[in-house]
Amino acid sequence: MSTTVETASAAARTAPAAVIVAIDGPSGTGKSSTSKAVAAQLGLSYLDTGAQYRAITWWMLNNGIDVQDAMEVATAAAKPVIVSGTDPGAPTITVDGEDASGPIRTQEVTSRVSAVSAVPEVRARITELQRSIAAAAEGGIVVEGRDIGTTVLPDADLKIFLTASPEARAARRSGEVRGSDLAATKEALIKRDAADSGRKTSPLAKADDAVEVDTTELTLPQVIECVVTLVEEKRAAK
Ligand SMILES: Nc1ncnc2c1ncn2[C@@H]1O[C@H](COP(=O)(O)OP(=O)(O)OP(=O)(O)O)[C@@H](O)[C@H]1O
Ligand SMILES: Nc1ccn([C@@H]2O[C@H](COP(=O)(O)O)[C@@H](O)[C@H]2O)c(=O)n1
Repeated sequence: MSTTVETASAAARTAPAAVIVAIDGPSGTGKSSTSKAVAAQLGLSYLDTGAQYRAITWWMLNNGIDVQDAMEVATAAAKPVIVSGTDPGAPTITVDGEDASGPIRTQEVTSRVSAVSAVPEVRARITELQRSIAAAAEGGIVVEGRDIGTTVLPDADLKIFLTASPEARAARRSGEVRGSDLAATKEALIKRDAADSGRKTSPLAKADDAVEVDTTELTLPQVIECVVTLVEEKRAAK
């Protein structure tokens, strides 16, 4: 046997198995914070699918598309080039080569993204992109969103569905912006979840085989530890 083959098989024996993890849940449940930390700790790639829906929404708004007009949105859906960087330590997102990481977090994008993400042509395009990114992540990946376990990656090795009370989620979000109105934040969050859960095409939903973790009374480090343990168990069993 050649040295190269021996080295490759030794590496295969010691490298942890590639694992695909889907983390879904309503807004403010801790998906991004948890997914990034878990991926970084376990050496996995990370994909924020919400950022992709925000990016296409931002492009629509910048290009004069009426985002309430589903036909107009559907016709434009194939146009923007969206590229996601999957390093959990420094995730990136560009649209037509331009860094979109800041602008996609504005209130305007947040209030319009549910209308754009409900359009089937948008979902088909972004779902294809997400599957290709997951397939290219050789060491494994944590993908977070609303329909990852149900639609995008139904064969994921591990599916987690994070929840938390609306009060806890609103308090977390309000804590990010000084002087923000807690009641208004809670109302906006409930409205966005209702739109995301109520759409016809791949709504926000828990997959039947997902593990539900209620984070209301848990600190972020506790949630991360819980998910890391679940991933390690899956990896060991592969
Ligand atoms: N268990 C927790 N306890 C306290 N704060 C938390 C917890 N989990 C997350 N947070 C905080 O709540 C805020 C929202 O978290 P995060 O962005 O991870 O949620 P999300 O589910 O990805 O939200 P969205 O879907 O709206 O993007 C962040 O400020 C984060 O630090
Ligand atoms: N898999 C997903 C992920 C997100 N969306 C839509 O994007 C919005 C923004 O998501 P954030 O996680 O960045 O808050 C979300 O409200 C959904 O409308 C989706 O449809 N599917």
